[in-house]
Amino acid sequence: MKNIAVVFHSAGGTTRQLAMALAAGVAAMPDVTVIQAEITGADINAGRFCNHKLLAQLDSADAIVFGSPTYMGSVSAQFKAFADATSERWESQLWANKIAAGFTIGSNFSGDQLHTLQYLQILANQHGMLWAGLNIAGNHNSAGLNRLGAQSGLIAQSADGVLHETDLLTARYLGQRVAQICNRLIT
Ligand SMILES: Cc1cc2nc3c(=O)[nH]c(=O)nc-3n(C[C@H](O)[C@H](O)[C@H](O)COP(=O)(O)O)c2cc1C
Repeated sequence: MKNIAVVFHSAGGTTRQLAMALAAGVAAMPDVTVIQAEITGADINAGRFCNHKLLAQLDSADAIVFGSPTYMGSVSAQFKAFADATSERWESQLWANKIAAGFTIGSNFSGDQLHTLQYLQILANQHGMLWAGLNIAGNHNSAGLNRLGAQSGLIAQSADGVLHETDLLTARYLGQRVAQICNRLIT
């Protein structure tokens, strides 16, 4: 059984909805379990992420999917505090060879969400993880998945807090894909 973790921050709930859809996609696949690990303000003390239990949960995951809203063209401060706290794992490359993927949402169609995804990918690469993007050509899928066309991961958009159905379906698909890759690559 492979363990897949979805770690995310969400202030307004839209990133959380994506995380839940992604986790449902994982759960629909065989031979995997999924945990959702939400980063909250209570995890941060004097600017430092202190939820060591959450970090320990991620240590035992075969794959970690990172999710953050796009705030001012990058991850939220709360997600960055979490990322900084993973540096203790970086030193020993404790997360090396885990599968990684990422997702983000912004209120604009081109609100620099790609930079957030690229940051998440760099975080994964710093840990020696193996990044899985989307294998759906933007706007060439009959179901309309990957409507915004990013292939580094999932970019979603909502101006009013209501998720676009195809963004939720793409999140679900990304969860399924991570599960498939885990089952194929991890023995
Ligand atoms: C401080 C702040 C900065 C933001 N910066 C961006 C941005 O750079 N690009 C963008 O498209 N949306 C931006 N937004 C909009 C959020 O990304 C959007 O509302 C998102 O759905 C919030 O996710 P959440 O509901 O999980 O908190 C920003 C919102 C806030 C509060």
